[in-house]
Amino acid sequence: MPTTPLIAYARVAKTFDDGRVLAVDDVSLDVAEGEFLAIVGGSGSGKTTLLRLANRLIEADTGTITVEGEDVRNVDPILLRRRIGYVFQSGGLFPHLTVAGNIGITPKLTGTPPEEISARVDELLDLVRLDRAPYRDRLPHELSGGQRQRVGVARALAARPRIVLMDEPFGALDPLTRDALGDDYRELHKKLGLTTVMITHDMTEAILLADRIAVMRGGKLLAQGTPTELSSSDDAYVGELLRTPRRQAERLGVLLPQDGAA
Ligand SMILES: Nc1ncnc2c1ncn2[C@@H]1O[C@H](COP(=O)(O)OP(=O)(O)OP(=O)(O)O)[C@@H](O)[C@H]1O
Repeated sequence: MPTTPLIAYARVAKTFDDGRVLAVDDVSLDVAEGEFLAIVGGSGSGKTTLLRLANRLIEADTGTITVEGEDVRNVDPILLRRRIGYVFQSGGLFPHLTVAGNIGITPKLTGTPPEEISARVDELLDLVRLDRAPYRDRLPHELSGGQRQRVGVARALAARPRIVLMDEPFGALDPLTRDALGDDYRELHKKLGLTTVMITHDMTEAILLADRIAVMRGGKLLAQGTPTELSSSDDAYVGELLRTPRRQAERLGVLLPQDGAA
């Protein structure tokens, strides 16, 4: 028996500027429980708008969005956002709060006792692989970009959400850090049984991390499927997006022999 999707968009549209900008255009998309979905597309294609419609940071004009089976219009937006972890592009940390203060903000808002918050912060620091002692009391500007993103992930997980939304979380990092964080997050996704929707510009990252990929262009959902399914799409833009990772893989296969010492 098919299970109910954890997030379901049904014919959703959103315009800005009195209807002049059609940011999301008649999108229907299901995200299954436990799935890791990447949303890929160029700048301005509607990715962030689509993501933020799910936790009502943006309200849809038409169509229906359900989260855990409930129409989001019937759920208090604040409570909805506490149920859904959100990771911002550049960490989105509160600059005046320490690492512990940032990670513990949601438990604090929900009235969790301080000693429980403290234990949860330690647990989350372990989970995102940041050493407790040196980092707990630092301010965000005293961290590297990668460390800030680890804190951002820990904060998103603090209220034990089943769903995590990530807006280009690793985009601003150097390739090694990006790779390590991506792999670590993928592990967390699996270990915690999360359902993740992640925006990325980078088709290679999407192929490596996600179970399924949704391709956006001009507000429309052009294609969706596993990397294998996408590779048989006859859409020219999807083909163009897949060409770069394909070409890179071929060239790397030639330029980087497998049996090197490095
Ligand atoms: N608050 C807003 N007011 C007016 N227009 C908006 C607003 N938010 C988004 N838009 C417009 O909606 C369209 C989709 O924007 P969106 O941010 O969803 O794209 P995106 O794919 O996430 O882009 P990027 O990859 O650059 O972040 C763009 O044309 C953008 O200018």
